[in-house]
Amino acid sequence: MAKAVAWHASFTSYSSSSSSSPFPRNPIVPVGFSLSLSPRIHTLSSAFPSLSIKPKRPNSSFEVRSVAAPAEDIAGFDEMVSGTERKYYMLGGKGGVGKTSCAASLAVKFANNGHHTLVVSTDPAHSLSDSFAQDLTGGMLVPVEGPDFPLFALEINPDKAREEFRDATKNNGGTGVKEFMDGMGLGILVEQLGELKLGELLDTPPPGLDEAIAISKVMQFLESPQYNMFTRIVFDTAPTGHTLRLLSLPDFLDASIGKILKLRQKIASATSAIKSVFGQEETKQNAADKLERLRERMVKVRDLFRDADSTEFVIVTIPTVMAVSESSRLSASLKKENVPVKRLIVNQILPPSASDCKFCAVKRKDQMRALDVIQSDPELSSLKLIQSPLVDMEIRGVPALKFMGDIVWK
Ligand SMILES: Nc1ncnc2c1ncn2[C@@H]1O[C@H](COP(=O)(O)OP(=O)(O)OP(=O)(O)O)[C@@H](O)[C@H]1O
Repeated sequence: MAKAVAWHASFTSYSSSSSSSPFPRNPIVPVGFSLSLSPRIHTLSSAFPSLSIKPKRPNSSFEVRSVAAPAEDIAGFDEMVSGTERKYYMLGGKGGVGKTSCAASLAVKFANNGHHTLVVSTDPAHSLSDSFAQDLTGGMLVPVEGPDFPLFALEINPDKAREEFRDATKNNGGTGVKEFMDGMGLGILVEQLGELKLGELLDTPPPGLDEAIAISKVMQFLESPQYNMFTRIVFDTAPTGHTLRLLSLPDFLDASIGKILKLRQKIASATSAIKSVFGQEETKQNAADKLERLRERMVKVRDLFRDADSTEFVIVTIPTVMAVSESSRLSASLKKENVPVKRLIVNQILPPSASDCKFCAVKRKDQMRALDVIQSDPELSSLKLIQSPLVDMEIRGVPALKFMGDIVWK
């Protein structure tokens, strides 16, 4: 179990020359803040020479003076960053615990360590744009400026992805077949065939289908050669419920699409004889082909989720008994789905209270109790525990994410 490290970081002043809109179109808001750290670090007796990072952009008025603890192998970052084979990191957990901040800070750290990195949000309630203080909307890859190596971000828009699938099937699931079959008095078959229209499946999607389509869209990106350069891909997933459905959905989709295709096959072969007489080409086949492609992609997604060599799910939580209990259930579910889990981040830990703040002392005692629960939890105690301190300002913009990454991902 990693030694507890607690930092007390206070941002002495924070001003940003932001434009009127919350997300200026220019790649990054020059963030003006200076950071003075007075670390109360349990495991270090003396501060370390402060590092000052020269601002990348001459007009940005920030200077970050941070005192870095020696590179203790707390998160096992050396293992995470080593090698040029592509690796995927999915961060998930209860709502509001800091998933996006941890995912974005990990992506910045990978990029600053030489990896072409893509950070993807599959959470319909995206907050990557907030975290990077940059407009990342639109469902396409957006370059993030600031890190040493290319870092791109993508906020997947499940509704948009779903629209694309629905339009594709509507065009191919044309009514040509329906009129023809009606004309042959085989309307009943069309009803059955009609019930299997992919569009309807998407109209009332089972929970998590959005996520699966979103991830399959990411696979689309990643399969195309122009994105081969990414060697680290970080997923900022939705809160626990969505994520669990997402992880179990490829199986569901594989099975259900498999059934749909089998049924279509039966109906199609029953009617192909008639059509061959009338020379009607099979328009339904295109929809079936799309279903087959979706099914194949889901199988790839499922295999990706379970590949211990290239994928890892990092659970993010906060030090409360409720959040720890939910994390334990999430860990058990991930294990059931054979999804590799090795690390647990406990975020927003209060530093020991220097003043006689009674509230702080009680709160921290409560947090320590939650940490004890982790130690005794059969699911969580085997994970590498990463403790992330509560800093007293929001983590927004690349400099702040770099600061958080230097504390958490060591
Ligand atoms: N260690 C920390 N210290 C201080 N603030 C933090 C820390 N971690 C996260 N925050 C802040 O907490 C808020 C929520 O963080 P974040 O959006 O990363 O959580 P999330 O789990 O992704 O939330 P959601 O479930 O809503 O997507 C943000 O304002 C973020 O800046």
